[in-house]
Amino acid sequence: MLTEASDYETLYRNFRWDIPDRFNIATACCDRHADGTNRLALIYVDEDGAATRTSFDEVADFSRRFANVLKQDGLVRGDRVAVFLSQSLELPIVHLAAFRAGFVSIPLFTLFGEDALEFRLANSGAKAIVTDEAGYEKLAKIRDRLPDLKNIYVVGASAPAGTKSFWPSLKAASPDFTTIDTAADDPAVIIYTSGTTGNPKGALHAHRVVLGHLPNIEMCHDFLPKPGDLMWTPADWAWIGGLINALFAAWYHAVPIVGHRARKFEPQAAMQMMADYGIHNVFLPPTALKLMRQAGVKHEGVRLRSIFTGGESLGGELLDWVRATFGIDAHEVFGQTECNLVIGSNSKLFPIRPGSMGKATPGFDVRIVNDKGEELPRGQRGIIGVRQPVPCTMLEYWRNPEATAKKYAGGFLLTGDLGIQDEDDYFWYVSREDDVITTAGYRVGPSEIEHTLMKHPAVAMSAVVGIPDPIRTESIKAWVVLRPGFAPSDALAREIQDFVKVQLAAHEYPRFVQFTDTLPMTATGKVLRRELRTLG
Ligand SMILES: Nc1ncnc2c1ncn2[C@@H]1O[C@H](COP(=O)(O)OP(=O)(O)OP(=O)(O)O)[C@@H](O)[C@H]1O
Repeated sequence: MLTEASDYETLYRNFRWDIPDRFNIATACCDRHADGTNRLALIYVDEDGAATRTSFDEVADFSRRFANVLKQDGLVRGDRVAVFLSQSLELPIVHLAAFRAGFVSIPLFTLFGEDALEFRLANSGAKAIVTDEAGYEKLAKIRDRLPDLKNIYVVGASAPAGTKSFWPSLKAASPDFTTIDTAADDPAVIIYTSGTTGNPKGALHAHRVVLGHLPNIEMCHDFLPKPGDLMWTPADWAWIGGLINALFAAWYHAVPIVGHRARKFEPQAAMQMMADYGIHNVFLPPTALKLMRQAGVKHEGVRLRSIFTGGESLGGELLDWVRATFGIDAHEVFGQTECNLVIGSNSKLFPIRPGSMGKATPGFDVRIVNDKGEELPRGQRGIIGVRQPVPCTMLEYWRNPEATAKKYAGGFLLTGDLGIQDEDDYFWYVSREDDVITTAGYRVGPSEIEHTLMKHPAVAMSAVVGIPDPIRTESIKAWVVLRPGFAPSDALAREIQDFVKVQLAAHEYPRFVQFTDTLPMTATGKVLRRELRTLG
């Protein structure tokens, strides 16, 4: 835990990790605050704007009951429980139930389509899933192909055949459940990430992942909580940024959070919500900030105390806009699912240099290295590496020892991002060293999209790249070679886009489809994505 300090050097040099041997996220982020006084944990605002308040006592009770449901239905320690829900009360209940019982939870983004869902559920061997009626519609099409998936709980008015109704099951269960005394190193959650080649990989994190995030979160939210703090993020609670950095890091400190299920990010509605609920602390990715700036949002009544941002580059201009609009600095962070939040900033510790991501988070030794993990001189461009071990690094990629081994070299975790460190310790982001696309803060692997495109009857071959986009950092573009008998047309392009939206994920569809007769290839037949990128 960080304490208020006036300078970064002292904080950085004096920092010592203090990770206990035994640690369970449910105890630390919920039960400690469930003291019978009904402390506020969550304000859930539904699509019509109606708000429901839930206390830590209630969340503790609900999650104990649901842990009993899962145990009664046959799950044993180590089993995987998928959570296919958007921001909601049910989402943390399921994660906490899993943590209590020693199960491993798997957050799944609600925009996932059938392919994305099927791969993750099959790869993790999930035994149970909690979803809502919209999620079940997608699941229904693939459940026959998932032999491990025995228990499906649906949040909603009715439970389709072969599923159980979430709330009635929970309410019928006993409220008594003794949380398992887990080691801090015991597996807790698998979060899937995308790479350049092959399928997504499940980053398996231990219970200590929450503790590992605290130094950066505390640095970016201006140290420890202050009276009136209330957290909100439009980022889905399916990614590490929403689930761990926003939801569970806030709850670790007993800071309540606002949850809201919005169909789409609406800049002015977001401002209104911040004003109406008196939100103090936000995680707003740069794309959300850009959309707000573009919409010329009005900010009367918004009183933010801390803004943290990341997942893509913030840049100097946007920082100026944040200062002018909210009267405070945006604290940028850099991290990734596997190691998270290793660089950050706080203007009380050191002046923010516009365009820089900040300095290494206390507790982390971040260096610019080559692909062997050898350090490069200051000012030289190289891979952003994180010296190991550190408490918030993943345990491994789930059942993927080759990918796990490739992630490390010379004692460093290699992020796959290129950067520069200057003489004053500031880090500057350059780009990805691979073909991974950063779009609206999402990390998207081109190969998963190419695999889905290949399933479309008109597609013979395809190559997917990111092209520069002023709002989203990058847009997804698919170069498509058609099969004989198919002719390029706008209608076919739209059909292909819709196909990816439904089949794979709504946030992974190519905004641009370009038909071509050939793709540039290496002598060994590998598509030269780099060349396609230069064509825009
Ligand atoms: N400040 C930043 N500037 C530029 N790129 C960033 C920054 N922070 C993260 N990224 C990009 O995002 C990648 C990590 O994406 P990933 O989805 O694993 O996690 P995340 O962005 O930390 O979390 P989340 O997906 O929950 O927002 C990094 O490898 C990098 O390419």
